[in-house]
Amino acid sequence: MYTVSRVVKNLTANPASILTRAMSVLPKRNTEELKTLKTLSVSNPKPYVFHVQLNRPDKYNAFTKQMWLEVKECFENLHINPDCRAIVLSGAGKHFTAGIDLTSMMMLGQELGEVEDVSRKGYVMEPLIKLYQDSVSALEVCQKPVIAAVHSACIGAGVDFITAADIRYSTKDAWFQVKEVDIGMAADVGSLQRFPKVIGSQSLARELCFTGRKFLSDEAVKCGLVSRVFENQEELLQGALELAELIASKSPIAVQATKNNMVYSLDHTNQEGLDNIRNVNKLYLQSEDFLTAVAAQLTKGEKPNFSKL
Ligand SMILES: CC/C=C\C=C\CC(=O)SCCNC(=O)CCNC(=O)[C@H](O)C(C)(C)COP(=O)(O)OP(=O)(O)OC[C@H]1O[C@@H](n2cnc3c(N)ncnc32)[C@H](O)[C@@H]1OP(=O)(O)O
Repeated sequence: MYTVSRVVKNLTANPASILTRAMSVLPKRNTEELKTLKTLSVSNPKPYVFHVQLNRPDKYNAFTKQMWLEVKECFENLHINPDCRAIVLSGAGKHFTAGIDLTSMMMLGQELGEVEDVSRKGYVMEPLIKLYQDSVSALEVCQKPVIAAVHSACIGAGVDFITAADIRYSTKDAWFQVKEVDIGMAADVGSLQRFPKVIGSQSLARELCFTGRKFLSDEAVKCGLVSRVFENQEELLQGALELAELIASKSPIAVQATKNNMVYSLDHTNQEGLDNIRNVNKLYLQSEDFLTAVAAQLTKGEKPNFSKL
């Protein structure tokens, strides 16, 4: 029979098994699982740095249902993967992405055509759009900073996707298009929400969303969509990986709390943001990372190593 004193005695007598049991209820954090993804290629090129590459180069990395599902799965995994502290996101082949897969969209249209009642068609569409939204949002929900490395075309869903990333770098030849209006739809997986906040101009954001005008890397830098431009794809990837490596060398507690609070502060008042970080830091300022990092700064000693989360 469980009594309070017995439970307390057990807890204090065997802390390791308590931890093991507590950890066993957490979801899986398995890097191997990421290798089975079909539309993404995931690697771990430097300690604590992951490289996620959209990998349908023959289809210009156009987003199919499988890709939306796998993006979600991948970022949910990296969110809780202790071996990951920063992520680079790029596209394989000629373009970063041609947006949603138009062939799949046509097929979906045909399937919907078989359903007569309009509300039943809506019943099919709603969870699908939600899945696609959650897939893009997985980049933002993921606690680890995501650096999008964009080359050549980044169209439609691609813009939704990169505006959910934390940092955007591109090549000189990169170009962008909020193209949804051209296929007769309002963007519905994040561009209308995140893009104006990222570039900080409602006027320009609305112009680009209403017209679907293609814009190049120089304009993308000027408006703040992209923070750094590289000569070519090789230099882009090197620059993005170096940035990821630098971020990954910092305290994961500090970096992840910073991301959480910056995302939270996007749509909360300054006071709510301050309340949030105060509540977080009353715990995190007691972390070993804080002591280690402060000591390293004071002694100007070796770069500190932070233990896994
Ligand atoms: C719930 C909804 C959620 C999200 C919705 C998002 C909406 C969007 O993403 S809107 C944007 C949709 N995308 C497009 O309109 C892009 C269309 N493609 C192009 O503009 C061009 O192909 C290009 C990417 C600029 C590349 O041009 P180019 O290098 O000249 O190649 P092409 O000869 O045009 O294309 C080669 C080959 O690829 C096929 N393809 C290109 N884009 C797509 C796509 N998005 N989906 C499916 N297939 C695509 C193109 O048809 C060609 O196929 P072939 O079989 O070789 O003819």
